[in-house]
Amino acid sequence: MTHPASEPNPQAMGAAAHRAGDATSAANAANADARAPILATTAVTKTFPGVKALQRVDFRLFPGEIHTLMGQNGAGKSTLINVLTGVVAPDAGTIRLGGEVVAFASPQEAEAAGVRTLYQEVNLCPNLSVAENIFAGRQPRRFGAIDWPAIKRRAQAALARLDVSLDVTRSLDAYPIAVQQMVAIARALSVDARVLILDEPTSSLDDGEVSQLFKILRHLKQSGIAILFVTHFIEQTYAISDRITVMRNGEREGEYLARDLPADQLVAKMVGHERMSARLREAAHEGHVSHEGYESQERQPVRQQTVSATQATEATQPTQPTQTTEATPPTQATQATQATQATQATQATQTTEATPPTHPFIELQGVGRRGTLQPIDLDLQRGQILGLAGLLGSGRTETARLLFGADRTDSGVILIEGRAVKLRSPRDAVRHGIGYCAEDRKKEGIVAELSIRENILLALQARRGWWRKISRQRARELADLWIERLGIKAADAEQPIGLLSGGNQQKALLARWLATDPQLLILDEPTRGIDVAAKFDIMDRLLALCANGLSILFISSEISEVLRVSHRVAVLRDRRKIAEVAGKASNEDNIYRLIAGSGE
Ligand SMILES: Nc1ncnc2c1ncn2[C@@H]1O[C@H](COP(=O)(O)OP(=O)(O)OP(=O)(O)O)[C@@H](O)[C@H]1O
Repeated sequence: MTHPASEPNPQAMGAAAHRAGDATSAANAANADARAPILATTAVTKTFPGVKALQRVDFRLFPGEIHTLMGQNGAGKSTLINVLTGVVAPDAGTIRLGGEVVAFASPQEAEAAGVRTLYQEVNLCPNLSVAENIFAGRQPRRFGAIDWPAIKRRAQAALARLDVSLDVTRSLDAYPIAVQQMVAIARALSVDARVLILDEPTSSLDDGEVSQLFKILRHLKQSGIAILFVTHFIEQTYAISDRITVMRNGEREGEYLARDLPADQLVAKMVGHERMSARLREAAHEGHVSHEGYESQERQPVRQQTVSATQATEATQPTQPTQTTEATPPTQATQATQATQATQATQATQTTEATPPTHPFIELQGVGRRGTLQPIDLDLQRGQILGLAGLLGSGRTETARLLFGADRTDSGVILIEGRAVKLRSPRDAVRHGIGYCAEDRKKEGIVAELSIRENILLALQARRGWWRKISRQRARELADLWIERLGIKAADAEQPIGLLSGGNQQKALLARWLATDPQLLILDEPTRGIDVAAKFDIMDRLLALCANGLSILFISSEISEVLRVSHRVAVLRDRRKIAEVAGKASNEDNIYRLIAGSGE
């Protein structure tokens, strides 16, 4: 996510991390060590079968500070939060709240003690009113009956505390997700909260909404509330944090004042110096690590960077000539050839950005669906990434769903390799070599009760037909291959996928589609929840696949990310395509102008 203009320049992160207006609270945070932490753990340990999720973790959170928990996928961040909030019990170690040893048996107990948590997905009732949501389960009563005027008044007051004014009698789902989040915060704070924990609260918010949330958090910390924040966005970490705790492999790597920890060092600590890829190390060394971890100061798109032969070899994966062939590990010889091809192709892209595309894999001509998407022309070239930029609700996901046959079109023609086709269902799309990594991994992606292996093999098996079962041994080999390739942190391929950390589930979803050796991969927010180093790695792998002919439709609400990876960018607004940009025109300012309707 790009950073709101009003926030500090992330390139100057570290020493200049604090805004002038925050000087007092920064000083407070720096002096915090002299005070007692409001919430602390000592040697907290939690083991799941085969995984040491937390190993003797010491953690401290001070009143009136914003403290960010950082770490790669599977590092133990959510587990630490779950331990702090009574969701899981630690195997060993102590938790103290306000100096007293506590052992919360449930989140309700933690809440009653003033430790309030806001999860990634807003956990409210969409069909109840805002006021009912804020007071659900603890409505003020008068003479035994629910006191509605009081509920309304107190809900308004709770929101006013956050500088939000809403019609509290309207149902929650009448408001956008960002507002719903404010309501969730108001609910969390409507009882005495001493600690507010936010687990990746910004992943569905746009820049303006992030700014608004941060304003509220700063306001809350001034009132002495301790805030624990979890995010993968480095830029946001520096915009909001006084203190950072870095987790690595279930251990606390260290605790730092944000202003003393430059971003490149933060990434090195998360990843472990020894495990940093060559490019990440270089970017970190040169101080170019930004919120995606690998951005050069000139915002050079990845597509314009040259992939070295070694990097391409690492990143390249096999593409087989026919769709039905399963992905197998490449031989050294094929790897070398692919590496050369990848290098050549990437270098070619660098110098021939303006070269007209030669071979579309798929073309949409006037394709639309009433009420969902205005007729759109779009083509995806072989070996290219087409980015879709637009705000939430602009038609990005709708376009993806039409391309994948998840929704039926009611106008226009779809051509694959020049021949008109009908994509009536996802099954049709898969048959034509199209894969779709959906935005909402819980609803449309993972099947929580199935194993990681079964989840990875799902699309491939569906394409082969369920009657032609992939042998168990082959399935294991393939699953192990993809687990290793994408660095999925799991004890075993047979674990239920629901037990993986969020970022690792996302990687498994990507593996599901890569295992089908697709011709076109639709990626809807593919890096949401994925840590900075893994993002870097995944994008490299996708680029190498593109060099071998894969087409990608890349959707992300982070415009900077779309720009970095895409050869061309189609801009959507109000469910129609309003522009397509490439080359010099594809810069962030221009795209924001187009989205805002002032650049056409
Ligand atoms: N209930 C569980 N059963 C088994 N393993 C679990 C369970 N919960 C977490 N784990 C494992 O513990 C490790 C730490 O997971 P955790 O969710 O705390 O990581 P995280 O740092 O929050 O990752 P992410 O950034 O991907 O959300 C992971 O290997 C995960 O698979």
